[in-house]
Amino acid sequence: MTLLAIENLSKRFSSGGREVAAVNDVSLTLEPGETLGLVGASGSGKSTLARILMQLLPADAGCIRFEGEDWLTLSGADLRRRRARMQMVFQDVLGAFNPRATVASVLDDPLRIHDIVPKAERTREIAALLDRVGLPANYAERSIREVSGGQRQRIAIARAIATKPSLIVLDEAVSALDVSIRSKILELLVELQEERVISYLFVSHDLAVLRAVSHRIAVMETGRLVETGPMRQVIENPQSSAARALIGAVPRLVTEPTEGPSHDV
Ligand SMILES: Nc1ncnc2c1ncn2[C@@H]1O[C@H](COP(=O)(O)OP(=O)(O)OP(=O)(O)O)[C@@H](O)[C@H]1O
Repeated sequence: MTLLAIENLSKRFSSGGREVAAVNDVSLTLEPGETLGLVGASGSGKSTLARILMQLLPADAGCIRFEGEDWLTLSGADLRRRRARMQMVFQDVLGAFNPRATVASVLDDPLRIHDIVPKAERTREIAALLDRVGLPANYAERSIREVSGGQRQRIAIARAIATKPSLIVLDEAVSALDVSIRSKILELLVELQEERVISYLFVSHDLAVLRAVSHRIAVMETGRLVETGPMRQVIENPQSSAARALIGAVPRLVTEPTEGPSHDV
């Protein structure tokens, strides 16, 4: 069964007397265990789409089916229960968390709110989550401000997987990291996907990042989806001028062998 189906989604903003069609009649699907790379120039509407999906922003029109349910009409207890299945990792983890919070409390929140494990087992579960993302258990006592950018992103991933989601939306989640740290985080994400059958909607302006993890790529330009296809096809034989421009912005993208994720969906 298709995990996520976005149908004819639209969102307009008006600012300073100007109307912007931030997301304009966008439809796309995501299968279980699949990574869809959502790429586009700055302002093309990627974050707006991700924010509507996470219900951080209401849509003007369109519908989203997630795990067979009409996602945008869920509310109250139904939404709270279902929310555990869709998580998000942001670029700016410090902005998303209280910087004075300890790593333990950042990981405890989703376990408590979604009642994932009984209270007596939470410390052990937090240690297991830290271990799974490659951090020692004693990091639990540190404040989120005291860890490096790469470690913070690992903690954000641990928090996202804590609720056993079927979908994680990653919004420029590795963009701020050094190249070597970035590739380790991408490896971790691919491992977790294979282990737990998680789908990723991976939002980035950087096709080099998306090439490493995506099964398919969707290209946005000024609010519209202008091209969707298998990762290799879009990179080696782009059909839209927007895709060609993004490929042209990454030197060696086409000449280097195209790797992509190790598993098929
Ligand atoms: N809250 C808002 N109020 C007014 N306009 C907005 C708002 N949020 C986004 N926009 C506009 O909507 C359009 C899409 O923005 P969005 O942030 O979704 O693009 P993006 O592709 O994620 O860009 P970036 O990669 O720079 O984050 C832009 O023209 C932006 O200026």
